[in-house]
Amino acid sequence: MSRTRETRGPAVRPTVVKLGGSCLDDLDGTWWDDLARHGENTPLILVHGWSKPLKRLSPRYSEPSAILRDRYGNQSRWTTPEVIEDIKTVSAKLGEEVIGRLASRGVTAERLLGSDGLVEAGEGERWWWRDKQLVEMENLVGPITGVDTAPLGDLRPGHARLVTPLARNAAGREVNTDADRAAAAIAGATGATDLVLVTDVAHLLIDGEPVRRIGAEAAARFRDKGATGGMRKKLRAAGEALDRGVERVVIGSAPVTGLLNADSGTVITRA
Ligand SMILES: Nc1ncnc2c1ncn2[C@@H]1O[C@H](COP(=O)(O)OP(=O)(O)O)[C@@H](O)[C@H]1O
Ligand SMILES: CC(=O)N[C@@H](CCC(=O)OP(=O)(O)O)C(=O)O
Repeated sequence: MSRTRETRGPAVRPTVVKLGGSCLDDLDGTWWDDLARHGENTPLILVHGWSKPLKRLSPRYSEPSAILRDRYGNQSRWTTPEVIEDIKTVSAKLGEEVIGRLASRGVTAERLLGSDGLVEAGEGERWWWRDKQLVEMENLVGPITGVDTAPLGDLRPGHARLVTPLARNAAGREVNTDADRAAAAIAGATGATDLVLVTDVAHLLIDGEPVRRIGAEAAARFRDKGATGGMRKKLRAAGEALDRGVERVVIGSAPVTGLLNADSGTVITRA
């Protein structure tokens, strides 16, 4: 990240939990009970994705053309102003659901758009593969270049923040960004100890085998050789979070305290 306007370490370091769009609908009551218990004692910052809710909104989000690939093989949603509106529509609804689930368990929460001063984006990639050709096109996505923690306010146990990871670029335009990498940037900027990436698989798999623990270097090697799609982004996000001072990144599908205790999931650390 080239620029980070930050950083105010809260008295108690927060846990950042990224709720994957792949699994948000499938997390059951006991999963939310566990998250609320954790949130009673630790400031929680939740960052959500929207891939599955968007597919429910319209079948066009299930078409292969909804996702573009850049020169380096990285995948991104093809994002127009209309897509940003759809993202906001589904995020408002799922935000209400998440806030309701936490409220009924005694944890208050408020929702913020990353584009409301929290997440800053740089110039987006201009060349994308379409119909087996690299073409220049405007895609409203951008890499994260900074996080200003001020809009998060004072972080405290018992009151969570839910971030919709849109961002704003230098020209003032609202852009889409990757949710895992936004969570990593926010974790780094807020001094979080742990970043938990909750998704629809229980572990990172290497050669079909679940990985319980892996160092950042080995994870980066696998990312460049063997990881695809969503997992490739998670491993990139994990490396970025560790580089910014986060101590542990955990990827998995279990309740958050089980992932933090390393009872389940893949724990990624610097060494
Ligand atoms: N090596 C791997 N280990 C585990 N999952 C992988 C791997 N490579 C690719 N994946 C895929 O990554 C997906 C999780 O990423 P993604 O679909 O983006 O989820 P989310 O919406 O939770 O961010 C899994 O469902 C799986 O299909
Ligand atoms: C630029 C880009 O592609 N952004 C992602 C951000 C949401 C996300 O990552 O959601 P999941 O948690 O469901 O994967 C997207 O629009 O799908």
